[in-house]
Amino acid sequence: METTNAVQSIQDFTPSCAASCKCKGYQDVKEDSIQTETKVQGHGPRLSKANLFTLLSLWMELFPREEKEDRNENEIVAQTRSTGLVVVRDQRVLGLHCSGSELHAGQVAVIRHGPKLAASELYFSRKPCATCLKMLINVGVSRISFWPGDPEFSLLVGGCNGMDSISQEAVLDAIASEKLKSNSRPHIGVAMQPLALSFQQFVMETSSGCEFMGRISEDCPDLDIGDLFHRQMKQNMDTFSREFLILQEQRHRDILATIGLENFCMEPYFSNLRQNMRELVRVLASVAASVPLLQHGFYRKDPQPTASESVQPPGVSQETARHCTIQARLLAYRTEDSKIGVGAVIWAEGKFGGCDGTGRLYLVGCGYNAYPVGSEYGEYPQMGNKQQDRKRRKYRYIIHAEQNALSFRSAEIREEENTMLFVTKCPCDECIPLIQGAGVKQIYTTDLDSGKDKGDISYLRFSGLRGVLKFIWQKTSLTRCASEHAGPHLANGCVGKHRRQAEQEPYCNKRPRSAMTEDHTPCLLNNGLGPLASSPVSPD
Ligand SMILES: O=c1ccn([C@H]2C[C@H](O)[C@@H](COP(=O)(O)OP(=O)(O)OP(=O)(O)O)O2)c(=O)[nH]1
Repeated sequence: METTNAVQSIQDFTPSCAASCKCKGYQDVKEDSIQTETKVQGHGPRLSKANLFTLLSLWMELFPREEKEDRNENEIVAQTRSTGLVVVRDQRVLGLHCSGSELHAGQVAVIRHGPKLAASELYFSRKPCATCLKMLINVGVSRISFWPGDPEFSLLVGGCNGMDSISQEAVLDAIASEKLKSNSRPHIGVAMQPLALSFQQFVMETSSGCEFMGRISEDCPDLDIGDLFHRQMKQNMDTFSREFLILQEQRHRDILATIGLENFCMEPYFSNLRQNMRELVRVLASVAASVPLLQHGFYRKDPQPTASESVQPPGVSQETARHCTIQARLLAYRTEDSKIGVGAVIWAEGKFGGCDGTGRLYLVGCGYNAYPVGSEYGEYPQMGNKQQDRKRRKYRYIIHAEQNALSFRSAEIREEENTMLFVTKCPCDECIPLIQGAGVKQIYTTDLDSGKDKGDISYLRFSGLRGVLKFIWQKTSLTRCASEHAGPHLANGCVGKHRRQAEQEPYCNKRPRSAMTEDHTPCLLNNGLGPLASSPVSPD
């Protein structure tokens, strides 16, 4: 389905992309997208890689900030907008970043990856500013793709010192960026593609029916889960539209013209572009709605940690756990399993850091369930457990999300660091020893399948897994609510100090539920920094 769509996208985007972006890599995008989408035909709609990386970059812009930024916030509001970035090399994700308090996302990538950025592809949630662009061109990246909204050096956000001076600076930055672009080797432009017709519907269905919502539905049988999902989605849509879309058409046209995308200003390209942007934002809103931190969160199930577990580092905040889980859920839309998409991301907490908006967290690897690299569609069996002939079942062939995340990781797993796996499905018996052997210290997941033996795949070992802390998506109990008043809690139940404590609402607060999770963000998002995180969770 998306094959046609990818081809369609090429027709839709050719004039503007070729003309306005000087997109010498246009042919490459075409080949990539066709190759990516035709390789596996026959199952449900699937995200193209370009769209997946675009969505991940938007989502990274909203990475929860653990610490309050020290920098003069007015300065940031006035000029620079928080930006998300995905670094891809050889079709693999090398890094997920966002702007920090001092550094822009592009600068963070240069610091984190250095010469490894050569020949990489970068997906930005905003057009990067000239300061970042010159370094990225210099280090030899092969392609820079950006979301065609307000650029990093904002043309939209007015400052407290008067709009004009700031706009002038932003315009100067846009001119410098264009000059850098026209003299550079990397292909710089817009790589997102229109979605398949049924894709949005597919994402809504699979998001509202995913295991995280399934757990909520089991725990709260009286709750109208469809209604909950739609409310969450609507809130997300409002927030994300303000963040990523430019509501006024003329404003959008002006910005596109200023950042060198004037060919997108013409019809039908302008309407197509806005439609594609809206659709992708809607996909993000659906996926983000599927893990609502209302009465549920990631908590330890086993009340008494073993001796080795009790010396483990604390878990990340609920907002960070949710954020990484949603990254994994986005990855799952690249699955090659027609029945279920599974996504996994591995993050580690380094000893140093702070330059990144992710704090000390850095990406180790990510993956989704798919057949071995290079296989053609139909080469392997695809049937599930209901197939009587076991030879026709998929399980002996498919590579699990965790296995791909470990196989193609971009960083080593270090014994002395806290390495965390976020996976959208309970790890199966085949993956448990791999996770343990690799040195993963914490798992964040659902356990709906835990204890099941499905024949060719079983989930019997997860509950007995020791030495790895398990944070399971489950309901916050009343006792948790009571203990929350004693102070903020990390996902392992440790009471930790947190600068943002006062700003957070505990789950048992009397505020209406619908206003308790996603809407932490709007007021904070407006400062251009993205949402701030805290850890209002408590132990079992
Ligand atoms: O830790 C895991 C476990 C499973 N999978 C993938 C492998 C396979 O692609 C799919 C199997 O899912 P499941 O166990 O739900 O089986 P099913 O084929 O969907 O059948 P059923 O209807 O019996 O659940 O999930 C992973 O990526 N990681």
